[in-house]
This record gives sequence, C-alpha cells and structure tokens, in this order.
Amino acid sequence: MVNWKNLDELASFKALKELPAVDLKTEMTGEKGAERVKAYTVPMAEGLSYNFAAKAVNDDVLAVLQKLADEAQLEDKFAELYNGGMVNTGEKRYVLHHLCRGQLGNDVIADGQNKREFYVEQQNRIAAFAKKVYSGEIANEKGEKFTTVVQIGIGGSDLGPRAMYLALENWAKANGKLKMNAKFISNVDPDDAAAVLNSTDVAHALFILVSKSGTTLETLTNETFVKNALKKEGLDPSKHMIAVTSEASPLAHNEGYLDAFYMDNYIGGRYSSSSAVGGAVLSLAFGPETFAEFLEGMAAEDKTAKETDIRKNPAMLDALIGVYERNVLNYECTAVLPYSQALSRFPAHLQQLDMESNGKSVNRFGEPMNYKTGPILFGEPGTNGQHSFYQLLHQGTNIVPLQFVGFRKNQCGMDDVIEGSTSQAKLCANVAAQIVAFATGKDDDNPNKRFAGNRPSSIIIGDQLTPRTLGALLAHFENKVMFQGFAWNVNSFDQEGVQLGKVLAKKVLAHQTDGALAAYSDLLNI
Ligand SMILES: O=P(O)(O)OC[C@H]1O[C@](O)(CO)[C@@H](O)[C@@H]1O
Repeated sequence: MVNWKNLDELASFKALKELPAVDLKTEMTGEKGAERVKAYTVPMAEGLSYNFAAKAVNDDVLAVLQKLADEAQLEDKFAELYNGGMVNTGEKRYVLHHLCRGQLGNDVIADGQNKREFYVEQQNRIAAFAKKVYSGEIANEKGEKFTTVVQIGIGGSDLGPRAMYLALENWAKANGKLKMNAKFISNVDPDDAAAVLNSTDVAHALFILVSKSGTTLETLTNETFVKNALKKEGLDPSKHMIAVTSEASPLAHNEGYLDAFYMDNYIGGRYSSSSAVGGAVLSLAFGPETFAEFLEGMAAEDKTAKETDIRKNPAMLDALIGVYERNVLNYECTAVLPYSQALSRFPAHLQQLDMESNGKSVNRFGEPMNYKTGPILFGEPGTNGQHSFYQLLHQGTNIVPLQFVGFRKNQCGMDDVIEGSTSQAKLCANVAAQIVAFATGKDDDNPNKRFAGNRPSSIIIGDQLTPRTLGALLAHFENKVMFQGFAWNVNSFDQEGVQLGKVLAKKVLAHQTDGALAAYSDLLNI
C-alpha cells in the first residue's frame, strides 16, 4: 500500500533543505565542468539523453533526492496508477493514458472493458478509417478524395495534437509521409475559424470534432460555425465530419457524423495525445504507421519511468530536481526552450500539461499545504527566444530554471554552409553557448555587462526529431509532471481551477449578472 504524505512530512525533504547550496559556476568551470557534462547524463529511450550537468546539484544532493524518491514511494505510486488504482481521487477516476501506448502492469478492467484492448480497438478503427480516406472509399459527396483534415477542439483537445502535428509536419514532407495537411480551430474568437475556413478548400476537407465531454462551449460553437460554412457552400456537414469523444458524451453515437472514435474519462485532456484525440488527426495526416511509431517512442520512454534508481529514470530525476528548485531554492518559474522550430507549440502544450496538472493549493485530500507546488511555465523555440526574453533570464532579478531541447540533425535535410558553418551548426552552437553562459556567467568591470551566472539548466539531446523521439520526449514530460504531483501530494489529474470562468461566462451570455460582472458586460457590449 502506498502512503500519500505531504512533502514536508518527509525526513528526506528536511535533509534536502539542510544541504549546502551548490555553486554551479564553480562546478561548470574548466575541466571540472567538462567532466560533469560527461558524467551527469541519463539515457532516455530512442537515443535521447537527459543531461543535467548544468543543474545546481552534486552527488550529495542526488543522494538525498534518491532518498526522497524512495520515501515518497514515487515508483510505487506510478505502479498504483498503471495497475488501475483510483489515483484521480478528486473525480474518482482511474488514470490510464499510459495504456494507450503499452502495457506497463496488470490488465485494467473498467466499465466492463479491458481498457488496453479498448484503446487499441480505437486505434485500429482509426487506422482502417484513414486507409479508406486515402483510397477514396470514404470521400466527399461528389466522390472526390479529402485532402485536408481540420481539427476542432480546445485545451487538451487541441494543444497536444497541434503541437505534435507541427513537430512532425516537415519530417513527414521530407520523408514522403504527409498524407493530408492538418489545420486546427480552437479559439471561440470567430476570426480563428474564419481564417482557417477562408484558407481551406472546404469541399475537400474532413473536420474532426474533438471533445471528451461533448459540452465545451467553444468547441460546440466552432462546430456550428463550421457546419454553417459548409451549408453555405451547399455541402452536407454530416458527410464532412467525424467525432472524437467519450462514449458518455452527447456527441457519441450520433448520426450527424461520418464516424466516431472514442476515448474515456480515464484519460485527461492534457494527457490525451496518445489516445484517439491525437490518434485521429495524426493518423490521417501522417498515416497510422507513423502514429504507431510515435506511440512506440512513448511506450519505450514509459518503461524508463519504472526504474527506482533516479540515475536510470530521467523523468523522475528531472521531476526531483524540479522539486529541489521549487521548494528548496525557491524558484518560481521554469522555461522550456526547444532549439527546434518544429517544436514551436511544444511549450504551449507543456504549459497546460504542467500548470493544469500541478497548479494546486490543496493536497489530494483537499487540505492546504505549507509549500509551493507547480511552477509557472513558459517557453519559445531558440534561437528566437534569445532575441526576446533571454535578457531577463541572463540578468534579471529572478532565476528561472531552464529546460533546453536540441537535436544534432534537422528534419528537412536542407541546409547550407554559410560563412563556414551550416545553419544547424549555428543552432546547436547557440544552445551549447547558452547553457554555459547561464551557468558560469561573465565578470566585467561594467556592472551592466556583468553576468552573475549560477542559472541552472538541463538539456534533452537527440539525433533528430522523428515520430519515435517526439513520443519519447512527450512521455518524458508527462511522467515528469506525474512524479512531481506525487512528490507534492496533489492530484495532478483534475482541473477544477478552469471551471469557474466557464460558469461565469455562461451567466454573462444569459444576462444573469450584477455588480462588477454586469459592469464588464456593459463595457464589452455583450
Ligand atoms: O475535450 P473537452 O471536454 O472539450 O475539454 C477541453 C479542455 O477543457 C479543459 O477542461 C480546460 O478548459 C481541459 O482540461 C480539456 O482538455
């Protein structure tokens, strides 16, 4: 049996707070720094590695973090989760997203179903559907092939699939795997849907309505918006739209769609990229085989998350270093900085993954805690970010721990030697330079040009961003967030914090307001 305890009840946490701070600047200077870069690295799946040489930790800190992992029973809690424990206590739900991409433990039977079999069945149904779309067996009313797929959804029903699509679009083009272009409509701002519709040949577009609940205001509004646009073109919306939803939702088993594919309440929106939510759009866009490779990358990384030794478990180590930074070093934020343009929406996805999961003030029993939980997360691809917010990261008054991601090779294979180096070499040179500049700083007589250093970072390095490495990368962050939630003793799988605003918006639209809400309604002309 696992013991759900608050972080500050653990002896190892008290020991962690008593350790002397590590001077990263000294550790990362000269030969000592070179040795650290070689030693402080953990292999991940699919040839990736997690390098934490530029984090403010040493062997003493790592030893106590291992004790913390053991005392907090992080591995046992993960086992409880994947063996079908009711870990989402707030909503009294299982947490089963790992089953979409593999079998880490026992069969989980719920709702009278073997859940792994159910998720695989949906993948197979999507694969069969995609093949019929490519062959033209499923086509528009004139019998012409669909060429574009447009996903309608928001939050977890948008960010992950969109980020994954963008991450692989260029790889797919370069490798002859792009079957259909994909576009996304999420915001209830009518200009979002209008812009997509205006740039899409709707007669040859297949729309995927994605909503687990089937009740999300923005998504249902955008669905009607799209249906109206289709009708204006003389097209029958039911011949242009499929649904991805849960079987309990009002969208399920509905004649208004060409077909429907299912996930369930045991997969949180932000963890749903490996379910039918990501599966439909990614299988249609890149082919089911490519989606299967993405899932294999996730499954391979999930296996590393079963290790009890933190030096063999990159997600757990990353999580614990994050706890050390948040609760001992008292850093408020973290930035995700992929040196890969293809990962342009990856930080936005991680923002939801991390902040919706661990942005909590009460523990899993509803009791307030005496320590900080999830950090504020933001990020942008490098090198663009370097010309934007890195000034604050280098010389600002906040220390922001950084998570770099970098690849040795680009995706498109198109590159030139310009002034002695390729663009890819310039990209990689920048990330290496940034890590060392943040860690070691630079002295100068002019205080304005002085860099204090001691700004910690880690990097995940791979050869190339492919379906497999992308899967491994995503699973790493999903599991990292999960382990941090276990350490903070919060329920990372509900999101009550996003409900209040939704309820009040409905009141405004129904004109049931008074006080400040009525005044703002007037100001906005509602
Ligand atoms: O898939 P649905 O039910 O439309 O929900 C969309 C999203 O809304 C949220 O509840 C947040 O607003 C997310 O957790 C979820 O991913």
